[in-house]
Amino acid sequence: MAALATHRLLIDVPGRADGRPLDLRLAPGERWGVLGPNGAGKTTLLHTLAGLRPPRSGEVHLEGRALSGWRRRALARRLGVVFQERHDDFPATVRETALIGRHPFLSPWQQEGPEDHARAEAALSRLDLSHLAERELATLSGGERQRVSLATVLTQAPAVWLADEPTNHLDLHHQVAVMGLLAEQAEGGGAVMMCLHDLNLAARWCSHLLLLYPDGEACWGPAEAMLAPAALERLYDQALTRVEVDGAPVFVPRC
Ligand SMILES: Nc1ncnc2c1ncn2[C@@H]1O[C@H](COP(=O)(O)OP(=O)(O)OP(=O)(O)O)[C@@H](O)[C@H]1O
Repeated sequence: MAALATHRLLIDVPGRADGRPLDLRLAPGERWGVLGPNGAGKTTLLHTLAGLRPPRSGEVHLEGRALSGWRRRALARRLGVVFQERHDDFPATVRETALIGRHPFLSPWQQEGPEDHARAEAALSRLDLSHLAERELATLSGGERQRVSLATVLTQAPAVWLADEPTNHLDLHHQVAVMGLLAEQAEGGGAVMMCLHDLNLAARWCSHLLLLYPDGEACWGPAEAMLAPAALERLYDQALTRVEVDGAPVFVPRC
């Protein structure tokens, strides 16, 4: 059974024609990348898949059941979202924020227990954040904040990860570390879908790709099949040179 599937899904991008309905099937173990230029609808798609935004038409199914058939808490246990930018105004430390990942597993007034704390500490350590555990979120750099978002979802440990530009603000080392973390989640039986602007991270780390065009057209499939220079040049309206490095394709913009 697919971890996440869409049936004739049309995302609702205001003022845009319907485009091609999406019939996607994300199996456990797969790492999907969503590629497209600014405004193509990547975030809208991710929010629609998470049930945070209604589709124009069609359905999203999580583990064979329509999202509308899931209770919110049950959904929050199975599906995790890494948002693109999040500026939470309420004061909280890094550790308190990571612990939010355990809230779907606790009853309304239940305190986090040792197991919840252990998961949060492990996630903070995995994201190189242990030394910042007591820091207020508002004092963090952009990349540190991004790693806290990832640590919170790692603490949640969902079966399906929806990550909107997970490498946003990250330095090179942490970009590779985060892609490794997402690959590990997939290897452990999770399904991962991530919006990416970096074609080369997508080419190196994704098993499947969905190309979203600004007019609503789309194509998807195994990554090797989707990494055709002509399709990518049309996607970004940008000339590209494809080279091979260590057997993997690398795309360089041509000026
Ligand atoms: N509430 C809204 N009202 C009007 N237009 C909207 C609204 N929300 C989104 N849009 C438009 O829908 C389009 C798709 O937005 P979306 O954020 O999904 O794009 P994206 O592919 O994630 O872009 P980016 O790469 O810049 O993050 C954009 O043109 C955006 O301006």
